[in-house]
Amino acid sequence: MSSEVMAKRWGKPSVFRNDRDPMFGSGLVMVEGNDWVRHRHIVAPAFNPINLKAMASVMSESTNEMICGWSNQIKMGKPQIDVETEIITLAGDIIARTIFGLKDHSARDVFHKLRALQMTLFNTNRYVGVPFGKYFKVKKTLEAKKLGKEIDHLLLSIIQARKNSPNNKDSQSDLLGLLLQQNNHHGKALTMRELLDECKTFFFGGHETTALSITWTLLLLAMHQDWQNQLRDEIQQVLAQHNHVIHLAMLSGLTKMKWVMNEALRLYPPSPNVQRQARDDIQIDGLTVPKGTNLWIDVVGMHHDKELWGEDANEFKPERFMEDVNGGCKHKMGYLPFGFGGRMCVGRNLTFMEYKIVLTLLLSKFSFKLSPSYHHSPSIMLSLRPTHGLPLIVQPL
Ligand code: HEM
Repeated sequence: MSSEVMAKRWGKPSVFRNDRDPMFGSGLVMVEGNDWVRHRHIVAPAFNPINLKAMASVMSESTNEMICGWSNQIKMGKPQIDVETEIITLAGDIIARTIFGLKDHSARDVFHKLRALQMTLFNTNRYVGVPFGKYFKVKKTLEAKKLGKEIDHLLLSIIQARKNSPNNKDSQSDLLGLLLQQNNHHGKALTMRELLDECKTFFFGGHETTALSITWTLLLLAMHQDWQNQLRDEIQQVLAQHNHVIHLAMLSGLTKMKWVMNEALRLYPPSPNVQRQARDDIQIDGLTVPKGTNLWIDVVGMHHDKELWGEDANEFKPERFMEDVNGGCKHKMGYLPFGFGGRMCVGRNLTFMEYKIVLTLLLSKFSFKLSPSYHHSPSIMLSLRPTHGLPLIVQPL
């Protein structure tokens, strides 16, 4: 079945589209039908591993800057680090640099405003989908609109500057450059507004989820020193085979790290649910899902279901992924950290690369232990995150 037909059968619930408009606008996550097909054709090639290759050095540079900061802090006798905050800031820097190619921290302003927008939109009990619900929380709704406009303004000036200097030699090696290039060759190019919304979607979708996958992994490794050591050994071996240079071929040799990543994404999926809306009456196993029905797929629940995973469903066992990319799950749709079908996450190659680079550098420098002040309380604020951060005791090797 063509992607065009598939896109028509299942869509994204409109109730979220309205609610999340200040954050994603008409970006790929939200668009529908033939518009989605057009956006996806333009956006997807930018995330091809060959195109992402050039971003490895940016990721290593930003991570090394963070490592320097941690080393200084440890030298001053403060080995406890709130790893969640640090990794989210790092991922924000990395995504700003991979989208816009910016070498400095000038996109941090966008980053801070996006975080504020997220707090405004998801930190309170709201009335999503309730008719006139936005009038019950007028102050929050207006605040979100204002922040959305400020972010648009900042992004617009960055994109305009890039459009006006297309010969910039770095412009082919960042996401915006690749997007503009692809857009120029497409019969139905994205408008300025749509380009802006794509950047906003990459910015938000691209930093928080990746950061959380690394954060939850560090928690799991701090609790499972055996796996921390196994990964460190693997990193040393693979780096030695590649003259201690981090590049795509080197990263693909990190097999155990891939199992650990899959297992962390199973236990703590940063996107804890996936939504769909039936565009037509759809038949599934003799059951009719009426047109307009919203489906809310509880990914966290599915990933912990003992009927699908066995009695050890709640245990950290990366070896489940040794021989099966689905981790031995009894149902082929039971493991969905990146969603499914044509709308599956477009940025997952970028995440794989960033995850492996950051962990390679961190595990080569430090060991991690859980701090006694850590309080385990995962909560959902659009993403699945540790409510009280992740304080770890970090020691140089
Ligand atoms: C651990 C990291 C990530 C996780 C867990 C994740 C998860 C997801 C999920 C669950 C979806 C919805 C899929 C569906 O509805 O079936 C999605 C879609 C999407 N993600 Fe990601 N994502 C990650 C990283 C990224 C990155 C790095 C980017 C971009 C820089 C990105 C951009 C997008 C976009 C644009 C879509 C919409 C795709 C479409 O509707 O066609 N994501 N992601």
